[in-house]
Amino acid sequence: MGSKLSKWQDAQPSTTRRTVAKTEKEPECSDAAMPGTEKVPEGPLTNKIVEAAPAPIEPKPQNTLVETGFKAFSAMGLKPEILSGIEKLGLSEPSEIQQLAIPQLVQRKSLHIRHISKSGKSLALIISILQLIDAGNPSYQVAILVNTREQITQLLQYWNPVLSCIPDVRILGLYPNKLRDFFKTTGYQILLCTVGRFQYILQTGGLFDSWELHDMGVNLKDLRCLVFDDIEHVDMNTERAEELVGDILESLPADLQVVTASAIRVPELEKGLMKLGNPPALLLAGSPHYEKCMDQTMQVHVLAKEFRRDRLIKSKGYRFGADIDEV
Ligand SMILES: Nc1ncnc2c1ncn2[C@@H]1O[C@H](COP(=O)(O)OP(=O)(O)OP(=O)(O)O)[C@@H](O)[C@H]1O
Repeated sequence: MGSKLSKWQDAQPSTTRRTVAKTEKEPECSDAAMPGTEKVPEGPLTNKIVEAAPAPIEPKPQNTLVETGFKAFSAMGLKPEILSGIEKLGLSEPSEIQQLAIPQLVQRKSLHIRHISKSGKSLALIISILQLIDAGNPSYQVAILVNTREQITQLLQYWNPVLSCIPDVRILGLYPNKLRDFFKTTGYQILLCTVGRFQYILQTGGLFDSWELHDMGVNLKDLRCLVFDDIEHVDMNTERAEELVGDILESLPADLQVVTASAIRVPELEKGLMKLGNPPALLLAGSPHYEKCMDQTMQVHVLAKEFRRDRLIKSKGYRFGADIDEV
């Protein structure tokens, strides 16, 4: 594992971040009249709609499970403190991916969550983690891995209203200069760090059973859940995606809940995830274009039509179902 791990970079520049944006195909123009076509009379450009939008493609059964969701956060069995944290954020209803993911995450299922950027994946992860944490046990129970230090800051600031709703749950955002302290620190239940930092910790501390630094206060033996948020940004090429799965995931205990979230499809990663002892289900919300990213290797969960969202109230950047053109 060692030599491969050294290849990892801690930070990915934010400019490499891939987002899936709505694109409209520009009509091709040519001065020369093509055989069999009529010449278009010259004149002012208009905003005329040329083609009607294609009809949405409905899910095909095959390896797809159509699930019902919860139309309200309050129906999900969440702790009252978490519900008030959600209220503080000003969110009234769960998004599609939140309806799909939260109920399964709180049952400690390993999942690969794939839905477009800004669909509410990160918040689904945070809510579920807070629900699962045993606040009375002051040792690391969840590790959240991100790709850049900036993401650590963003995550801590952005979701602070929810994170601070349960004061007994403490989250350590591990910046490089705090790494030394980390080995002496106790009392945190959530570890938030970059993929590279986590690999370093594994390298220097060994895996769970032979955790040499245990006596110094670090205790990863209670780690029950490993989360990779925005996993597509780790690296998009085949080698790195396979390396990720090979180096980290395959070396972890089989009963550890492994949750990955991605805005786009990384086929190599999905193949790698299937090699795990407890392969994750693939989650997708009700995008009309979801069929594009269906694969035959994973169980696909989709949301029944009546639970999909056209719009959400008080959204700060949430991308509506109607905006989904590419996945
Ligand atoms: N249930 C909701 N209702 C309204 N807005 C929401 C809801 N959940 C999340 N949002 C908003 O949507 C935006 C994106 O949320 P989040 O970061 O969780 O999405 P994401 O899918 O993880 O995005 P990315 O793929 O870019 O990481 C945030 O601004 C958040 O406030």
